[in-house]
Amino acid sequence: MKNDNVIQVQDLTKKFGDFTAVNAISFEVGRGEIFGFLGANGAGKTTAIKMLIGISLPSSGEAQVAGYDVHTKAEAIKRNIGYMSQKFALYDDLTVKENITFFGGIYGLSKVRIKEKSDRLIEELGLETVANSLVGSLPLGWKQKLAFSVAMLHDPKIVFLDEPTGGVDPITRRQFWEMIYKAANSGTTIFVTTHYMDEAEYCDRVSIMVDGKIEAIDTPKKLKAQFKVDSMNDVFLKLARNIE
Ligand SMILES: Nc1ncnc2c1ncn2[C@@H]1O[C@H](COP(=O)(O)OP(=O)(O)OP(=O)(O)O)[C@@H](O)[C@H]1O
Repeated sequence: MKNDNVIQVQDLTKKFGDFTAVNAISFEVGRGEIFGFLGANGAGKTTAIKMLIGISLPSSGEAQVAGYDVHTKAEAIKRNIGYMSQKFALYDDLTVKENITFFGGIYGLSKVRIKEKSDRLIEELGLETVANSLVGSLPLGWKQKLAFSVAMLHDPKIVFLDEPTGGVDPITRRQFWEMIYKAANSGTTIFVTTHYMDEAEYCDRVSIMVDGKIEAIDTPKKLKAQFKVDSMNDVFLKLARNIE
């Protein structure tokens, strides 16, 4: 793959019958970049992510993720990425330690490595007192932080976060973003969707999808200048919701 891009997308398209859910999108994401992937409900974000993580084949167009072609190397992509969403994260009926062990196994880590990672992670997240509690009993914010750490267990090149902070308070979201920054600083690429516009401000670059197309893509600062507004919320309203 040329330069330092870990995601390269060219005219990526997904059709369901006559309906085009993702319409010839093109962009690239660099190593260690925090890339915000925004759009109103139904804009096509999840459909695009599914193609990028190798669980849905494009109708046309190209994408390389972590150096692998989505058409032919989906298994290699899955080994090199992490994924977390609001809808799927951890198993509520397993304990904190059991979740870590379970996912570590899925990611192919050795028992020794899982034990090391598990001990370190529990300490870093301050979860010592609840290590043997069921994840379902934890506050949502703790679950999300744990789910993010679990998605990073196998040191993926890229982690895809689909609305990772849904439903939690701003302080907990801010703490979650500190984890994101730390991961990005150590070279992991973060590809994140969110409906919270304060979070869009935290991204290095943001793309905004409208009806299957990417209508804008740039740094938050440049997008605000381009649309002559003071906040990403206003950029989003102007573009994604077409409000003047
Ligand atoms: N398997 C499918 N078959 C037919 N249409 C689909 C399918 N999956 C998604 N769509 C349609 O594609 C469009 C984009 O959906 P998608 O879930 O990608 O949007 P989104 O931007 O992720 O929205 P949200 O923020 O609500 O998750 C929607 O109109 C949806 O109904």
